[in-house]
Amino acid sequence: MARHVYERRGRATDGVWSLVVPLKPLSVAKSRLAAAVGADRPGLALAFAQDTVAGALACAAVRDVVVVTDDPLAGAELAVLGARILPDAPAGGLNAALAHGARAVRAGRPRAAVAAMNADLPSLRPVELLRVLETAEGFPRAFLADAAGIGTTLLSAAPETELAPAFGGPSRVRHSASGAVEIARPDVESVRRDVDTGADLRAAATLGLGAYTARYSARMQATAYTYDSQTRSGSVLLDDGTPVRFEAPAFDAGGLRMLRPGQRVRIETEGEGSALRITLITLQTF
Ligand SMILES: Nc1nc2c(ncn2[C@@H]2O[C@H](COP(=O)(O)OP(=O)(O)OP(=O)(O)O)[C@@H](O)[C@H]2O)c(=O)[nH]1
Ligand SMILES: C=C(OP(=O)(O)O)C(=O)O
Repeated sequence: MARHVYERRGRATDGVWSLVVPLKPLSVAKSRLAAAVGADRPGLALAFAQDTVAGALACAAVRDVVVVTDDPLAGAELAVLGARILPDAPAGGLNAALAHGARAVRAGRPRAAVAAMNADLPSLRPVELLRVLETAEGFPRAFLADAAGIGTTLLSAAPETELAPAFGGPSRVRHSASGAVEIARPDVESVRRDVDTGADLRAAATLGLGAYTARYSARMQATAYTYDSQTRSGSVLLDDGTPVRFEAPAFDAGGLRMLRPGQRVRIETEGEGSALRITLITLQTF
């Protein structure tokens, strides 16, 4: 799994675009991922948002990033990266949150170029976002379809143009019907690669995950090492080679009937370092 090396330069100042990134509270975010990642869903949702925001701030076309969220932990972590955090004051869903973010940007700079971008792009490459935004500069409003070709990952509005976001479900046709121009470039895959399901996460890992998501997903995977069917306990090897024991309750929580040494597994854990404890072990699901 390749990791991107971001050119970190703190808050971007030479770009022209203000990005508005919406993020639901982590406790409810990425609900469609639950089947693949279980209790790690909120942690992964945060890691996706961190890679999205870090990737955006490292893009030369980006001036600043505003994250619209009511989540305190995500707000604190994304502020550390250099994002401005705006509470989801309208509490009226995704499009209301985006319109609110765009208004806040233009309250400070009335002629700002604004783009809305989803928070679930863990493979985001700054150079690909640069291509998207450079293309967007040629149109009053433009959008990028998601990898599935159904939704939208980015919608832009030039100065003096309303963003008029219509995200949610099949938003590609909606944005097209609203007059926004579709950005059809073959070389911007990482900006289109949103992650809603376990299969999407595998596809993102193939493209290369950003550092936060790579670190988080490494903690979720291991290889079965020993297994005793009498006690339903055994051990796994973490990907750094560290062996960690698991007991019967963790095995039972995963719903497996048996385990073969060498099998790849997904684990859920508590604690860190020598206090690391496996709370669930199951077959790898992404
Ligand atoms: N601030 C804010 N962000 C939202 C809201 N609804 C969705 N989002 C964000 O908008 C983007 C796309 O949202 P969805 O596809 O609806 O939700 P998701 O969390 O990505 O995934 P699912 O729960 O599986 O639908 C994600 O970045 C969400 O966090 C909202 O009401 N307020
Ligand atoms: C909100 C959208 O994305 P998702 O695929 O996450 O529903 C959208 O594409 O408009």
